Amino acid sequence: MESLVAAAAATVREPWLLPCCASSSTLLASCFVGGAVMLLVYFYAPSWGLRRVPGPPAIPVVGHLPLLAAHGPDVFGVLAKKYGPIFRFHLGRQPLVIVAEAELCKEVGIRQFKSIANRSLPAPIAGSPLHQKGLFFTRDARWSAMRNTIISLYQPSHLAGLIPTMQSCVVRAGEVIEEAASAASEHSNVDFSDLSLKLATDVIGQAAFGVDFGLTAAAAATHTGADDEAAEFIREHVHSTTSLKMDLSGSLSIVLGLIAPALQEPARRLLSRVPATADWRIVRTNERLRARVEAIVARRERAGREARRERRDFLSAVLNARDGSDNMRTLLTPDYVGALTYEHLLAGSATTAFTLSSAVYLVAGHREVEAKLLDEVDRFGPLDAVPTADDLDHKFPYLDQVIKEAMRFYTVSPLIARETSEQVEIGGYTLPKGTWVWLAPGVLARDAAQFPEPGEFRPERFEAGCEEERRRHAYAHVPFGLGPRACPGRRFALQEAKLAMVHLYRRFVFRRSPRMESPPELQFGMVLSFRRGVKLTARHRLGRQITR
Ligand code: HEM
Repeated sequence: MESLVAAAAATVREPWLLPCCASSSTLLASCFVGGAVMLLVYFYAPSWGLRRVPGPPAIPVVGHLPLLAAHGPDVFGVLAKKYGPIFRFHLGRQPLVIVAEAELCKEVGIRQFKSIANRSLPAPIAGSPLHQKGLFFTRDARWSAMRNTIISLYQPSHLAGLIPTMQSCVVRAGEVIEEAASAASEHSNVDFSDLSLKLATDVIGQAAFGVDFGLTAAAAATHTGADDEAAEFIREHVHSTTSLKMDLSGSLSIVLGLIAPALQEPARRLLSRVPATADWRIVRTNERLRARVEAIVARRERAGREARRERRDFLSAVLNARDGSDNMRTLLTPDYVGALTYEHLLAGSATTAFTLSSAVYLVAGHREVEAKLLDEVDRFGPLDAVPTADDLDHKFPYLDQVIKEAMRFYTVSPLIARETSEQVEIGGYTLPKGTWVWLAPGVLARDAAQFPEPGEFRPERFEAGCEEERRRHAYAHVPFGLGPRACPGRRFALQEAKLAMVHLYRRFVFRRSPRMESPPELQFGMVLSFRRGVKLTARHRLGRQITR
């Protein structure tokens, strides 16, 4: 056997060395065995260094992808119960080390940050430069230089100035609900997750690009809505984002990337030339999207520094920062500026929309929570007084608890990807350089030791200083991640969700529509979403009409 393997290996390495007298059947057998050995080595090499980390047996080639496709991210909670807080999960050929305990997450995200500072690059992102050049996937020195440059744009003083922009989008979303609430009961249904996504996308359009996408306006039919270019941009963005699939339902090159990464790029190049394949569509869409973003950047560059100073959007601010020094100009080339700006749509719209719609869905099913929330928003003041950023921080403590609990109940990013840049020790296991270490905030959120009766929606568990809060580990609730790589958009998202909920609950209450399944079915792409949307009915609160 050993000599066969050696012969096969030699055949593959240096076929001309074979004795010319070898019979063709020996040659065939050698090639076959050599091929099989090489395949085995290819598929098992990444797991070898992690063989001591416990985990369920993996199916050759696809690993545990079928489990993920069948059960979604709930599977990680089940596996954590069986294998402990650190276990192996095979995303096709690629093994992940899942970390599902608060103290260990702190170890990975904070204490050993220097050795685990980057994110692993999942197959769906591998073919798109636009996705790779944002903050999320850049690495090492480039990441820290970019993050240090843009972090001031996420600071409270900058965000406070975005309140009028956010509020104008919220008011338009309110008009859509107003129409539903005024309609005969059979028409009072609102697809709330769809509306939340339009709202969050419009907010990002203004805050990141300084462009009104007009999606909520079109839904309210009060304005002409998005112009053709903006509408096309959003369509391309939605197509590009929904093609990013982590299970086996993506394009052929993405599926190959999951099971045999070496084949992904050649397959993508080949299939991108074959019209009507999923890869052809994705490559074309991503190319168009990239060109569109770069055109927006170029237009804003041409507008000049003075014109940009007048604007509050992220793109203008980044271009102004870039003009400050030669180093910045080298760092922030137009492709990186475009990717950083586009990243807002990717990282900040579906996540914020999901958070808003899950909070309203959960409140709609819990009258005692709704009563406390209405009491708090009513005490704020006259109906059309708009809260400032400071008001949102200090005058709505119960709303704060509701949002935290909604984010625990439905964790929009149940997994957070990281990768080791050198050998590390985590939880008693040695993890070699290049290991994909993924944190599992979705599992932490359902840990009964940290959140008693985790299946109950109970915002009071987040009341400042309460017994449960005091006993809880400081990193048990990390929906925005942790450490230097934590989400910079946290305040942005919370400001928007709170502003929307204050506006809506001062005017309406919501009930779960009988047209919606219960419990709601979730699906997992890059983040969690409601498979069939959140359907609610809206009712005016007594004597209160919307003010425009
Ligand atoms: C409810 C809404 C949101 C949730 C739940 C969320 C969650 C997350 C999580 C879990 C991470 C990874 C953190 C880590 O690795 O420790 C992250 C990263 C990131 N988020 Fe958010 N996010 C939200 C909204 C936003 C918004 C509105 C923006 C932009 C305006 C944004 C921009 C980013 C960026 C740029 C990163 C990458 C940071 C880096 O690698 O340095 N996110 N987010």
